Amino acid sequence: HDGATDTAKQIDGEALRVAMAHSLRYAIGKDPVTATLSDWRLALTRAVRDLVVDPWFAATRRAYAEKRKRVYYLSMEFLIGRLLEDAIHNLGLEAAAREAVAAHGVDYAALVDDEPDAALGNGGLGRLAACFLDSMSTVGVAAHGYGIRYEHGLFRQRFDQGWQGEEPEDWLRQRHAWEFERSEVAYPIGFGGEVSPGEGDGALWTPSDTVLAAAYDTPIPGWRGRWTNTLRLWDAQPVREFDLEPFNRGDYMAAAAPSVFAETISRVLYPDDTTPQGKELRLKQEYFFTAASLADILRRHRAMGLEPRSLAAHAAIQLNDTHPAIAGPELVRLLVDDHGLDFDEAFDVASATLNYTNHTLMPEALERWSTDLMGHALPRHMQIIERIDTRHARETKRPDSVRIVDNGEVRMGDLAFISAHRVNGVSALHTDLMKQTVFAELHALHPEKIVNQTNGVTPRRWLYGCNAGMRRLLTETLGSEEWAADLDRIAALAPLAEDAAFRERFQAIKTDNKRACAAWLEREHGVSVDPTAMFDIQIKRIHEYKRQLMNALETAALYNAIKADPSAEFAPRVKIFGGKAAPGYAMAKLIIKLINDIAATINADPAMKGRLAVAYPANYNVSMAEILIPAADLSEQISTAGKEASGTGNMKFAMNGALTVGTLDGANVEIRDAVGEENIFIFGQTAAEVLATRANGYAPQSFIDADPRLAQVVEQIEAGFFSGGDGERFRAVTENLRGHDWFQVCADFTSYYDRQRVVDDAWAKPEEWTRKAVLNAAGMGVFSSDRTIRGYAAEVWGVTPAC
Ligand SMILES: CCc1ccc([C@H](C)CC(=O)N[C@@H]2O[C@H](CO)[C@@H](O)[C@H](O)[C@H]2O)cc1
Repeated sequence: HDGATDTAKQIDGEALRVAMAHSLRYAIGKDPVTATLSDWRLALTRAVRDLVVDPWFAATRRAYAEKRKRVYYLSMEFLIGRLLEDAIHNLGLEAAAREAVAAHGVDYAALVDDEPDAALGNGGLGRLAACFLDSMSTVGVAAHGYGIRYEHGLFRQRFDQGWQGEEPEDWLRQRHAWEFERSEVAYPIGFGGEVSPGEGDGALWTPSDTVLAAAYDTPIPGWRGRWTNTLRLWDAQPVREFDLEPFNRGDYMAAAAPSVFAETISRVLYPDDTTPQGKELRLKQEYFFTAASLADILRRHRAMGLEPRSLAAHAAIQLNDTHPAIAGPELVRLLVDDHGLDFDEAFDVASATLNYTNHTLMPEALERWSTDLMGHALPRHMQIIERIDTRHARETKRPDSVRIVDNGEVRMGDLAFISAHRVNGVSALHTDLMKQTVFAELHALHPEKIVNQTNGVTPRRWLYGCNAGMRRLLTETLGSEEWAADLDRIAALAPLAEDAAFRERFQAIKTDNKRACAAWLEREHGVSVDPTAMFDIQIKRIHEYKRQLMNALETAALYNAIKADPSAEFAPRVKIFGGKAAPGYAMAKLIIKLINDIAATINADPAMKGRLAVAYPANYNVSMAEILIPAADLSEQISTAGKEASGTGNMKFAMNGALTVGTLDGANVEIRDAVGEENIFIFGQTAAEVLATRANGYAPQSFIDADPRLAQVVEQIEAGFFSGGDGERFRAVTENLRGHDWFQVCADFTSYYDRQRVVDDAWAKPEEWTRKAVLNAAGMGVFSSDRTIRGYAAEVWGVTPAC
């Protein structure tokens, strides 16, 4: 790609300084003398956005001119984080931006730090969608992201005496300078009401409530602006702004009711990332953005003079999990009721256009809506779902087989599978397990549908952007910055693992990043840590299957071991945790409190100085990950095998030269294959062994009895050793451990603890450690989301990237 047409207009620092001054004065309307830091940030954002518009229009015109098949990525979540610095990096404007900002007497780091995260997602699924947007623009897939413009993203986490508390997130308090309001693009979205028979297979649906879906567009520039796509987020607005009649009689609440009802739909992101609450509002959110997106897709298709029945040839729609699965029935409704196709042809068009990605095998995470709720909120769709079910039973000649509607529930996973052209898992192990478990019957009926697309992460944000030291070393070593758009080039580092001088530079970068991270921990969270110790990090949503509890138990056991024999050789460690629990997930919240109590005990013990420290900075989010990941020595990927569909943090850590301690779960298996088993610390049961242990009647107590280190820690917790003598506080945790322990923490503890001691020994040989770290980074080319998107393009969407 060297020398490919970088359409982004290159401007220098002086030109950008002038552009900033202009947008501050005329777009933000502020005089430099009174401008705040946020004003300057908005001014720079506008100046950079102005540079994105031309490449944006050029890509759109090319897509039309070259009649490119469009990709539409439908997701309830886009965990974007900050946008300004990412755009500056993609457009190659860092030097110019730093010069321009300094010329205005403003601190660049403070300006970048002032941007609120767009926290429009919970975790892995949402962040993957954001990485995919960056990669689709970088490889040149003509695509739109479609989602909801939540007024409030994922809650802010704060700790009160170590207990998680939640505060509303309000990223839109300040204007969001990246988006363009498209008030002319608005669609009425109906709910409830009645259905009366129509012509042929058609029907007339008369909704009882209607809201408007109004579009807001955010340009997504790819590397060097070679292609730029659109993220279109829908905002819910009332059809009728205001009800004058009740207002005139002084009933202001009634007057405002229409807008309150409407705006509630895009008010807030549901903070659950496994167990659906099954709330009607959530179903309305799912239908709201899905219906608006399909209306917009069909409008664009028809505006190109194309017939609705030819949709599959010109568009591929990706359903990001089951959350937009109502797309199947909705597309059939539009094609039958609005465009006059008969049911079977409409379903053929829909199932040739739609594709579905599954991100979890956790039974409780698979969405099922009661037929009452679905029939009440979406009566026409309930009819169509029944029809799809009947047709599938007829088509497969297996009337007794899988039913979408079963036992008063609509199983959205089965609906998505049956309505889709291709179904994919997100790692090789996960895709295999899908075929053996949740979709075994459907896989037998449709063996061609399931394909694997192992996840990836964008090297722009997760290496080039967050690790300036590595960026410089890679650019120098590989001769240009193009590795950021072609990560396979990073493999060239492998032979340099044998080069002492190169290792020294590589390690020096890690040390700098650790110092910066330690300074940030001190400044922002009042925790002081030793930057020369091993930074051992577990950051992800809190969930029992991710086993933060096992990490906490090992930490406490290490504490006991150091206390018992202070002369023993344990690697000095800083254990860093980060992650939010769904507000309604009591056990996850208890685990957070336990980690904070263990941290307080260890950090208060002078015997631990320089030996062991624990930090749990509150409000883990994308921007915090960008500080912690470059500073990591050890990446904790310790889920119960068979439970983590893929993981993506694991890839980001290895890309930044951290070694992994992990189970053979999700993409850890493929990371092991890529870096070599001697360069990763694998432990614990395999997915098959976990199932066997359960099948043979798992007795966690026997594992506690077999390992005195584990037994001691469990007894300490029960005695209130970490909780000021309050033995009751964690009773639910210890009782679960002794009596149930569904995620087999006790069964894997000994292997985990012993592997961590092997990690200690490896840490004691820094040259060998750094050699492994270089080989980890060198093996990460395949985990770029560019590779993942090229896989979807070839094997799912049938499109050819432009770049
Ligand atoms: C309806 C409640 C709900 C919300 C979100 C989800 C997501 C599917 C959970 C999620 O984020 N899954 C993660 O997806 C990542 C991207 O593929 C994977 O890397 C993680 O392994 C998987 O846990 C499930 C249920």
